[in-house]
Amino acid sequence: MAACGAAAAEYSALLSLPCGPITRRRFAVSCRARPPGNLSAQQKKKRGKNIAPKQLSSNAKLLLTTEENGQLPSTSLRTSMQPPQKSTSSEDDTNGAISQRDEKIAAIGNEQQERSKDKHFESDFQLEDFGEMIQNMEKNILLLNQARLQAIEDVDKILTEKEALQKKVDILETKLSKALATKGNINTDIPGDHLEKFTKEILIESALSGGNPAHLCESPLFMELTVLKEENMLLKADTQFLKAKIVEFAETEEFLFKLEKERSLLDATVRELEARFLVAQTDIWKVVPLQYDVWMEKVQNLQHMLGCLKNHVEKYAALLDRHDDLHDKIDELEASLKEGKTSEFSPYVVELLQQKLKAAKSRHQAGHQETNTHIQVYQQLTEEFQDNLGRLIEESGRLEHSANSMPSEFWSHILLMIDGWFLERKIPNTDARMLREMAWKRDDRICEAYFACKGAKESDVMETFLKLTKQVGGLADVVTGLGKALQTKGHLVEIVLPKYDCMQLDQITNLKVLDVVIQSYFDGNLFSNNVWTGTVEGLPVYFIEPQHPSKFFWRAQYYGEHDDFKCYSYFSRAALELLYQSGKKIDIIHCHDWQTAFVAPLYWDIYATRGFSSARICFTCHNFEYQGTAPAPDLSYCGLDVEQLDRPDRMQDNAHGRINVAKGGIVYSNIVTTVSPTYALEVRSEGGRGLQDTLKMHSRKFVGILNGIDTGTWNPSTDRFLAVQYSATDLQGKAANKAFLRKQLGLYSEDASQPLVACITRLVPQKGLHLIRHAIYKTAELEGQFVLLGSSPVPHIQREFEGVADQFQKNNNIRLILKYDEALSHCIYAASDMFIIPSMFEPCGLTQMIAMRYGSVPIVRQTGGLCDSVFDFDDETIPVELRNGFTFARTDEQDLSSCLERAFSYYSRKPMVWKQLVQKDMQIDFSWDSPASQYENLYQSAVAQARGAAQT
Ligand SMILES: Nc1ncnc2c1ncn2[C@@H]1O[C@H](COP(=O)(O)OP(=O)(O)O)[C@@H](O)[C@H]1O
Repeated sequence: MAACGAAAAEYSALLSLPCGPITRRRFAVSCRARPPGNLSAQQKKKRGKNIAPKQLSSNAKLLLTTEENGQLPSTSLRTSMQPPQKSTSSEDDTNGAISQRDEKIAAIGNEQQERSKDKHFESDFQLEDFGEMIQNMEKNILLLNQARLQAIEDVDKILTEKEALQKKVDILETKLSKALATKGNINTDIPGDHLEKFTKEILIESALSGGNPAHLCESPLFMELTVLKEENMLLKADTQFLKAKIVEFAETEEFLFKLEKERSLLDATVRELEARFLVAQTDIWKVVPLQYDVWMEKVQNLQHMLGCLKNHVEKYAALLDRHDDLHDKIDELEASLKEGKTSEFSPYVVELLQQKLKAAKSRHQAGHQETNTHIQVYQQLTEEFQDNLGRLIEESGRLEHSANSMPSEFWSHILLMIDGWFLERKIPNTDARMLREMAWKRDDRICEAYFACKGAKESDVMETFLKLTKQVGGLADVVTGLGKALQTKGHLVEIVLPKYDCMQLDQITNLKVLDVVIQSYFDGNLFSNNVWTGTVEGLPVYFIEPQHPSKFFWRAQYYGEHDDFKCYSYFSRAALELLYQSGKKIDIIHCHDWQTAFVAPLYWDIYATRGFSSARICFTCHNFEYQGTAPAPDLSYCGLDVEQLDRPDRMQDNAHGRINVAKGGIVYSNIVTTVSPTYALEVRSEGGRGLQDTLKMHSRKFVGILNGIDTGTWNPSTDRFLAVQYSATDLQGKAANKAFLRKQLGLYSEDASQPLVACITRLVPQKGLHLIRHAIYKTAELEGQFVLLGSSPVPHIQREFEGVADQFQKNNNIRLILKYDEALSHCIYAASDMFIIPSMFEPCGLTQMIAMRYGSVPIVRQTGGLCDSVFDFDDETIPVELRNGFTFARTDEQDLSSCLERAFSYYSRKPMVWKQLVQKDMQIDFSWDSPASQYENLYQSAVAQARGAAQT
């Protein structure tokens, strides 16, 4: 610590070089401050430039030698004339050296006297000589005295000059400090000039007083001046460095000021925005009851404000970056100050700089903190605002889609639009009629469809409207059919479904939302889900309504959205969460199709580890065409571990580097089923669509169970859609239904027994579109009648069949009804004599079973479930009692043609055989009873295994 104190004193001395007393203090410090080992290289360098006492004394000796030669050591004499009042401890040292010199001068006199004495004794001593000597001595003394007086005068003069110079230096120092404190302008040339001037003055003065300038150069004062000059040069360099630093600092300060100015401007804007926000937020809830246009304007305003806010947040973020730059700069400056680059500056300046830096730093830190707080507030406000806007938009959705709030002008516009499409032959009459009906009933879905595609081109608007006329396929039938059958067998069955916005709410009784919110995980966050309950055909159903910004299941259709993978991974996780939170001890969770296959890995990887492990998982794949693949990372949305599951033996797709959810269902379930035994065989080879190896590997838990049909719904003796109910023992009613449909569809026939061929299907390639088309032409050729009820989710297929429909518009025997119409489907099943299903592949197929139940003989291609339910009437390899229809194997038109010809032949040539066949078909048990028993067996053995495992 002592060394530090000494070092501080030395910095002070170096900076105050032009000041005399301080110079002496510097010497004192350099000489005695510390042992050489303690000196820094720089200090050693400096010390080398200083005059050490030893050198001083040797200089003094030289001067004295000169004095011997008659030269007056005026400088040394002047040195001894330092005013006593200015003496300090270091001065004492100097004075000590001076008094030594006085003693030596006295000693010279004595020596001369001694030498004179010796001379006198050594040679003959003459009195005159002695007298002369005394006279000379007196002269010398006189001269010496004169010289002394002259020297005293000179010294006084120099001292006055020095004092004047010192004053100037003091002024300069003050100026320098001021400059340092303000602009950093230091003029080091001023002391340098003064020193130069001072040196010149001494030389001139010395020359004038007859002194030798050469000797003067060797005098201690002159040398001291030289040292001062050198040090001044050093100071100059140091000052330049300091100057640069100060300029840098000034720039930084200026930058800081600018930032602060900018920030206060931003603050003002923020305050204004905050105020506008408050108004906007209050407005949000005021605008809901307003008319749509006014509302839209408000939303646009809010969105504009959101844009402004975002800009400001970005600006703030940029400001924060600049603050960080500034912080670095300040740190740099501070480091360079600490490093000692400026160690030779006055502590005053260093302290000043450090104080300024400290102030700048704390100002910067405060600014930084404030900016951060503002950004946080901004972000919070933005989120809040977005939430409100989201809710507002959602609310608007309801408002928009609320048919009751729409004025009559709106409905007139919709009706005219539908009529226009029909008259321009853009949509078939059947669709137009259905849409018109919906518009008359002020159906909410019409409003939703209209606003969903407002501003889109006409073809897209039409497509959206046409979707309203289509419904889902057979899966819903399976879930309710199996559920009801299991319920009848005494099991407690509950169904969990997404709450689709397009659900037919009139099919659900006691629909209500529960006063509870289930939180479920998705993509790193928890989202709330409303839970609705209701009964469908006597089955308890839970409907999950996600409160997610992506509006899952709020798309006016069941599936076929670009983000189906996300929608259903969300639903699977939420459904499991609902079961988990319900605290029930569940035996079986039965998942249908890839959309819910996420449940199997989620259950075993996440929920079973939480103690929710009583259940066993059954996965039924209704169609291996749809497997649910996506890029592997997408699996993590629902919380599954991608790294663990993206493996060939787990969920990695067998062909592409994607994730395959159906595969996950197979690997992670205890029971895997598909919808018919033949399809189960087919999918183990080609029909598996890449999953054949996985299915082979898991074949022990994989079975095919033929679906049943809901014989309650599909019962001709009770069917409320039919004109006349009938049964196998009373086929009169069937003929009545045929006559009624002909009338309804404008099919004319003089022959009541003219065969009527029907097809009710989704118009998709799987259903054998070319064969359906061929069957129409072939029927016409065979002079039969044909009715097609179907719709396609694929626009070009829909258009293609519309073309065919147009072609037969005036034909008495052919009708194509290109829409989804359940009521009509019942009538067609009842009215038809033959039912054609030429599918390319058919996992199970329900229509052949429904057709048989209604006495319509199936003509099917031998594939999948059709093989397990339709047996050819002429196939002698099959027991007669099982033979119930007509089948063909190939996918070409020829095979279909000959099959159709065979059927027509029996119908027209052997009416009694035909009647027996119809009656037999109507009596086949296609109920869910048998399939449900098979599922029951599977469930029971899985549960028994689980219990067994739990006991061991
Ligand atoms: N356009 C339609 N109108 C009314 N019902 C239809 C229509 N198309 C198909 N269906 C019904 O959909 C179900 C089809 O089930 P299924 O034969 O298994 O075929 P999918 O492959 O479509 O599930 C049947 O109940 C059938 O009556």
